Amino acid sequence: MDASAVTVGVSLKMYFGQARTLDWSRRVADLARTHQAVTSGLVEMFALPATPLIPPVLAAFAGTGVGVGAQDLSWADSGAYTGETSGTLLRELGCRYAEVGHAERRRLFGEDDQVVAAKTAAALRNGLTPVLCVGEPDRVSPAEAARRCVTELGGLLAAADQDGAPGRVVVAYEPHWAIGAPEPASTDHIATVCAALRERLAEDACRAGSRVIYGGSAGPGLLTDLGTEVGGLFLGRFAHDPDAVAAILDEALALHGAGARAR
Ligand SMILES: O=C[C@H](O)COP(=O)(O)O
Repeated sequence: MDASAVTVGVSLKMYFGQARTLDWSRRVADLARTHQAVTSGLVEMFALPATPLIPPVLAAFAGTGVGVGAQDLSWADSGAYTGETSGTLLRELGCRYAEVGHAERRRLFGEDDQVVAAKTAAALRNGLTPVLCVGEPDRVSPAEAARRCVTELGGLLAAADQDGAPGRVVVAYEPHWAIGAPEPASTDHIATVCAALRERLAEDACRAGSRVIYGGSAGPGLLTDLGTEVGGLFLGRFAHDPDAVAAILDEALALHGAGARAR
């Protein structure tokens, strides 16, 4: 089980080519080697590069404690699935995480709840921590968003529950409307939904150690604003500058360094 207090993950999506991915990875790896938030084990960190760059990114982060994962995986473990990447192979490569159900995969690539649930189960049965994205598509009240997201999470975990695939999950609460936006959702909105998701996870004994983090235009300053209302952040554009990652690690240390635990 993970013993950290905060989780900070970054998806590079499809923004960078090879050179910039490796430069970013080396700079963030240098940061992780020296920043007390990471060296003390306070922060669980992971990076999700484009799939073909997973091996060199794994090499860049070797020995830093930063986990590497994929932005997607197949629901199947082997066979005639052209173009897919299995959780079995990701695990063999050394990945520790696999993102599933991002809003972009739903909107642009037609993934539905059934596919996302099957991918979640595939990650868990291969020993990968799913970074399980949930979020409401449209702006609704915090209470309504919480209700929808809890229902969504339950459905996405159902296949893994049926398979008897235990293991922690990192739930990334990402309201679709806040992704790629100028600003994140309001702190009240984030806190309400994350609290409801934590309660839902707590009902599931086989998901002990799970964490709820927030993504959607998150960047420096947000962790401080949210305090212990979230278990961390899932970053996109606003982590492209490694200095921004450093600033967020500073915030995690300031918030939790005295021994307080996030939720
Ligand atoms: O995967 C990360 C999220 O979709 C957030 O991306 P963004 O911060 O660029 O909106």
